[in-house]
Amino acid sequence: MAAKKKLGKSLAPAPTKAKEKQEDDEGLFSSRSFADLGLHPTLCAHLQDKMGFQAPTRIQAQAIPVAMSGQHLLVKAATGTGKTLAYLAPIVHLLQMREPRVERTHGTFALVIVPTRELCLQVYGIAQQLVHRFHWLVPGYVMGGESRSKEKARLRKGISILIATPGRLLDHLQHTSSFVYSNLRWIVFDEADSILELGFGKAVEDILGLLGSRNDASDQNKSKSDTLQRQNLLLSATLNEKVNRLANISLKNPVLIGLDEQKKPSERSSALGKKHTSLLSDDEEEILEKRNDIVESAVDDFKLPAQLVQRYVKVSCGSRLVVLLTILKSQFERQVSQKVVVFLSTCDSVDFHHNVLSQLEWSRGLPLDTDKKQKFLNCKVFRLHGNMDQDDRKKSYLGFSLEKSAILVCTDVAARGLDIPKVKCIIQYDSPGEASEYVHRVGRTARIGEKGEALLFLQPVEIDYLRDLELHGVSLTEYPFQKVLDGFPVDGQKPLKRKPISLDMHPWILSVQRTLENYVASEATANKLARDAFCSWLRAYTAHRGELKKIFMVKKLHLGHVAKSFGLKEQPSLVGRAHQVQLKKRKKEQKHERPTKRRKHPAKK
Ligand SMILES: Nc1ncnc2c1ncn2[C@@H]1O[C@H](COP(=O)(O)OP(=O)(O)OP(=O)(O)O)[C@@H](O)[C@H]1O
Repeated sequence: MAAKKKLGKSLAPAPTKAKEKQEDDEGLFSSRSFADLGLHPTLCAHLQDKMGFQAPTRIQAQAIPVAMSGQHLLVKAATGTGKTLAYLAPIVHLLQMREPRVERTHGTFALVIVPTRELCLQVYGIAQQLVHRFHWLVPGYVMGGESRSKEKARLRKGISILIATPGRLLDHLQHTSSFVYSNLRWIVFDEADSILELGFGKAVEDILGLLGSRNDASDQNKSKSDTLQRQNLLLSATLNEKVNRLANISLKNPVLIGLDEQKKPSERSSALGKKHTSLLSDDEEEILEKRNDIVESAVDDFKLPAQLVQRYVKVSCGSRLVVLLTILKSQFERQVSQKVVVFLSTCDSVDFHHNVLSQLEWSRGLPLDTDKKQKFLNCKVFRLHGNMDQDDRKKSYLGFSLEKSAILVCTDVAARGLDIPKVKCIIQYDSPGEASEYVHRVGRTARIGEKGEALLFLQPVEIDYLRDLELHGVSLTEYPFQKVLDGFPVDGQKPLKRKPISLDMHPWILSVQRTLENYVASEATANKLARDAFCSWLRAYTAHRGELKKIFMVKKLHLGHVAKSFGLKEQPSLVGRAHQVQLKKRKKEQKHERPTKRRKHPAKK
């Protein structure tokens, strides 16, 4: 149950106990209206009439009054429950009321820091909609991949609500002298844990330092009036121990929403690592201790949309790609209009699978190898990953968003925060690693109460991953793939007349694999992509961290079968040679490291 730990002075009337109880039982939406929360009537009318939001979600009903009261805020709420509006609506409300009226020359009042470029554009889009009736408020964005000089020009003119990715923001803070942030009132970390997971921790510390918004001794620029003015907000569907550090240095007496109140402090503390108190003065210790205690409670079960159907499919390594193609084919044949997102582990792998899914041809009816060919999958296929250039990234993201029926093949760059309408199914073809990433990937469907399905591919040797997910309260049932397979005609026979055939010997699987291998062997581009994807996939597989290394073990893989899953008839010799070279190198190094008589002599400088 989402818990409201402490509510500050709210502009809205306090809800009665009965009303609160009713809300807990109701699920996604609150029984209160936007006006009840204290938002300006013009903003309420815009939310209802133009954006189609009839009532606030529960998380919005909890967070908006607190955000308007000026207190720091830490929010943990399931994916797709409307966290963006929970922080943007109060910011717009308070800014439009400000006297004297906000002008562009006043610079930036609100800063929203997000982990990815797509999320940056998305939040900017929502901010644009919200200020529609308040033309004097100007939203804007700065992010990696965009022209710095154009951004500088926009910052010089003045941006009241600035959405930014951390690296580019730091760059402007350090080098754009015309960037005015002396009136900064809010700093929001959307997907706070991801910002840190992606390695932006140092950038974030520098940003907070430069903005004078750190609680600790290293904050040189802070004055008393700054501290009173500033309000920081941290939000995510998953909060982890890294957020603890960020909360420590950026939040002061935060109000906590959506954290598990039931757990005892002793239970919580085992979930987290050490506390980062060294930078704080003695009189701040007490506050921090309380805060740590609370932040720790964030590390418990993850919150997933209740209506999401979660399943896994157990597939031997060599048959993986054929099974993926078969499932997609079956889905699009059953329902022509739908959107599916397929998550993969690397950029090269995305490029290869995008090529296969969009280009592979086959012959309708069996045998599969006749001359009349047509596309194996009859739908548009988009791709999205971090190595694409910015224009292509934008085109893909917008293209997939606007389509009624399409597949998006992507890396985790699309896992966080993206709100793409009508995504029906999430397929995690490569496992996500950390359970928190699982939660965010599947969170791209079943948003704001809609139905959604998620399917996780696992090899038999990886099946223990299910236990890892269960530790976080995530449980999956098995997907009936055999049933899907039996639905396809084989040698003209109708499914019901046939006896069930095992997966690896199934004529359908064998035929599609043959078609795939012929395609990869005959198309030079596909062949190159397959080889590159094979190498990068293996590298990613070895990069699993901590406990996951025991589940995803490279030495348990049959590399010939891995190659098969990329449509390659053999394991690429290039990789074999590279491995040999590396192995030799490692042996040589080990030999040198062994203490020998010769090493007793001083080393050459
Ligand atoms: N009160 C509301 N009524 C109806 N729809 C809403 C409401 N608030 C937000 N939405 C819609 O719900 C969807 C999800 O919102 P949002 O992206 O803010 O979720 P989120 O909680 O931030 O998700 P994630 O954790 O994945 O980032 C969006 O399409 C948004 O327009």
